[in-house]
Amino acid sequence: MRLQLSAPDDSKIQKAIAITGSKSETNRSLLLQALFPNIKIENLSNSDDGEVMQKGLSKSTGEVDIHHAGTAMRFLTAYFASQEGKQVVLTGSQRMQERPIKVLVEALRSLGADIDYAKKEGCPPLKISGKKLEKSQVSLPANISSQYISALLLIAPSLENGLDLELIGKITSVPYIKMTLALLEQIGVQTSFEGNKISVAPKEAVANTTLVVESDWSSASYFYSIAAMCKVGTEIQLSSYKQSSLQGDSVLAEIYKDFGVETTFSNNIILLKKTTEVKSDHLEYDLSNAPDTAQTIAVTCLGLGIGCHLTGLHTLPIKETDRLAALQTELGKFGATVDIDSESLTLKPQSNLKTGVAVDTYNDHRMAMAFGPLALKVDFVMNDAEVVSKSYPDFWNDLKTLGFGIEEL
Ligand SMILES: O=C(O)C1=C[C@@H](OP(=O)(O)O)[C@@H](O)[C@H](O)C1
Ligand SMILES: C=C(OP(=O)(O)O)C(=O)O
Repeated sequence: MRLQLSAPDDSKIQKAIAITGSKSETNRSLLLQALFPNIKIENLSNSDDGEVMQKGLSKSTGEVDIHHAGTAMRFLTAYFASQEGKQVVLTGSQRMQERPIKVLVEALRSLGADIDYAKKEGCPPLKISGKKLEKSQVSLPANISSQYISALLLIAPSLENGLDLELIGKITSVPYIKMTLALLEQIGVQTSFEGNKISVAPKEAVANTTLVVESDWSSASYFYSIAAMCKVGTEIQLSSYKQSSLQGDSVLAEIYKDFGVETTFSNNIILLKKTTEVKSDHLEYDLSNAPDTAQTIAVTCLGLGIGCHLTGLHTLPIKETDRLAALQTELGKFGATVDIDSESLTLKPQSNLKTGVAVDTYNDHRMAMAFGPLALKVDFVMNDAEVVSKSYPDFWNDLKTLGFGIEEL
C-alpha cells in the first residue's frame, strides 16, 4: 500500500485518540497466562505481534510462524523449550531468520533444553523439543538484546527451583527487564535484581489476577512528534495510560519537554500540549533504555530543522531492519546530512526539506510511523505503509482523525 501524505488544514490540532495495549506487556502477559491459566488480561494489544504470540501459544506441534515479532520469537523459544512433550519448529519472516538468537539458545541449552538450528547456526528457524528443565542457574551476555533475559525470566517461576541469572557485560534496554520482573511481582512471584544478578523464585500456582495492559508508549511517541511539529496551542489526548508506567518509553514525557510539549495525566488519559517553540538547535540523548524512540526523535528533529546526536543505539542494527542505515538513507532523501556509527546517529540542522520524496519502510513499522508526522512539514509518499500493523494497526486511521491527508495511490 502506497500512501500520499499531507498536512492537516489546521496545524493547531485538538483531538483524542485511544491507543491499543502495549505489545511488550501483552506478549509477556500472554506467556504468563499460558503458564498460569487463572490470569486474566485486559486491554490486549491488537497488533500482529500480539496475534502471532497468541496463535503460537495455542500450538503444541508443527510449525509456528511468528513473522516479524522479536518478542514472540524469543519468548516462545523459552516457552516451548520448557514445555515437556511439545515439539515445534519455530520460524519467522526472512528478516527474523537473520536476527540473532544464539545467546538465548545457548542459555537454554545450558539449562538442559533440546534446541537445534533448522537452517543457519545462530538464527531462527529453531527445532525445539520441549523438556523439563532441571537446572536453575545460567549466565548470559546482556548487551545484545534484553529480550533473551526477559524470555528466561518469564519461564523462571514455572521451573522447579526458579532461576538465578548472571548477566555479563553492560545491560541493555534495562526498563524491559524491569517490566518483566514487575509483571512477575504482580502475579505474586518473588524476584530480585541487584547489580548483574537476577533471581526468580518458583511458583506452582498463582491467585486469580487480572493484568491490565497499559496502552503502548512507543505508539504514543508518534503523537509527541506530531505535537512537537504543530502550532503552539495543539492538544492531543491519548488513552489509556498510567502515571506509574512499566514502559521505559514513558521517558518521552521528559524528552519532549525539550521540544515544547508538556504532558499532564488525568484519569488514565495523557494530555500532550504544545506550549512553546523548541528552544535549542541541537539536542542529545542516550537512548540505550528507550531504543524504540530513536527513529521518532530523529524525524522530529528533521521536521523542526534542528540537529541531534543520539547515542546508545547499538541494538538498532539487529531490529526489524538495520535502523541506523535505514534512517541515514531515508532522512537523507529529504536532504539531511546524517552520520552514523555502530551505536550513534548525528543529524545536522536542515532548514529546507526536499519535495517529491518516497519513503521506504524496510518491513519496519517504526520507519513508517516515525516518518508519518513529517507530513506536517512536507508532502511525500510512504511505500508499503501497511507495515504499521506489527504494533499499531490503526495508525493511519488515527492520523486521519487528526486531519492528515492520507490518500492511497
Ligand atoms: O522486551 C521487549 O518487549 C522489547 C525489548 C526491546 O528490545 P531489545 O532488548 O532487543 O533492545 C525493544 O526494542 C523491543 O521493541 C521490545
Ligand atoms: C524492536 C521491535 O520489536 P521486536 O524486537 O519485538 O521485533 C520494535 O517494536 O521496535
